[in-house]
Amino acid sequence: MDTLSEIDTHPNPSFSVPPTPPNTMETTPSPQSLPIIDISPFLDPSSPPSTCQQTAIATNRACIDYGFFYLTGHGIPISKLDQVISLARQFFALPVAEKNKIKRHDAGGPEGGDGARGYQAMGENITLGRRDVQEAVDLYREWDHSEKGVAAGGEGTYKTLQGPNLWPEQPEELKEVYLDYIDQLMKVGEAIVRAMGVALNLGKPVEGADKNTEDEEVFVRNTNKSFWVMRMIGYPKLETPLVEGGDVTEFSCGEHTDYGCVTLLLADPTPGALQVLLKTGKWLNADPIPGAFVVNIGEMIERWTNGLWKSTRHRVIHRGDGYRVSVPFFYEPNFKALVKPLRKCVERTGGEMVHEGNTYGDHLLGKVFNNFYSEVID
Ligand SMILES: O=C(O)CCC(=O)C(=O)O
Ligand SMILES: [Fe+2]
Repeated sequence: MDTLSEIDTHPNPSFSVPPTPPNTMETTPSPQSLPIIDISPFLDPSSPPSTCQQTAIATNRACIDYGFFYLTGHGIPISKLDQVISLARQFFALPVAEKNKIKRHDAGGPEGGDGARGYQAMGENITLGRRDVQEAVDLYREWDHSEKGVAAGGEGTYKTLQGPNLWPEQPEELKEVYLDYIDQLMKVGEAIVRAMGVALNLGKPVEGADKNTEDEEVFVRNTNKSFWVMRMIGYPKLETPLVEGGDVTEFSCGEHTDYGCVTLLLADPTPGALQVLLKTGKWLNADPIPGAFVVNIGEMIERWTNGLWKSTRHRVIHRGDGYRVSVPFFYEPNFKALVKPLRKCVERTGGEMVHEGNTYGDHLLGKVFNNFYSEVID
């Protein structure tokens, strides 16, 4: 199924932020669905340019119209995807004491936490001042790209994000399977940002290019040491009674945009949980398609493109059956990548820069503080 033909007639993107609709359960009726992008031409160096071009055109359309799409042709077998979900599910089913062996602790403290990596119990993650009804484990690229600073607590304490990953001890095979999966995802992430550079028509790679060269490989060069994040999330079913026509007051994951480059979401088959905000102001259920990822662009791509492509708001409301598990992988810029609007995109969007630019690392640190150190509105 490919819905691109249906949306080709959409008017040009508006550069205004869509109004935030009230937190009601109103979603857009089926059968509208996100477009499907086959990334295989960008994973196979022998693909003819015409097939790459088709993928690039479809990517541009999807990023303008939705900021979200389903990704096929990535080459990761379904058996591997099932294993990744199943291992996360097994972890969340363990006793709390076992899960707390890899608990996230604040940076700089005597427990050796780095404020970001590790297990977060139910309600620890905060979005828009509300506690999300979820538990999660966060893994990041190891801090391997520059000197580690000494945290205030001295030896054995870590600055924010600079500690080692805290891998679950149970299930035993989780670490090995996930490391292999991350290697595979890095290749897929690279293929997506390569397609995006072509989709934006940034021009053929320039000889002797460096990280600041704004040709079609600019995203590839600035993600070649991607400071990726892998998140295993467990969502119990929301239990608060729903009032007919009333506001939604409890979220599995509150409304947000992703803060990085591209997100590759793998989720179990539970329908009706992930919702994407359309330009019309309606919510669309982005139900899983077996074997496909749900991909969305993050704030760094929005900034690079000067708002030509928007980072779309989304949320999770899980009122279906069972305990939902998802494992998003965030393919991010390098920690030190300077992310500022590309000149060509600035020209195409009226000449004014939406941001003066800063490093992805600085942007990320701001988000980590927001997630875990912010106040909860009771
Ligand atoms: O679990 C999901 O479906 C989406 C989670 C999400 O949006 C996120 O972690 O950023
Ligand atoms: Fe998200």
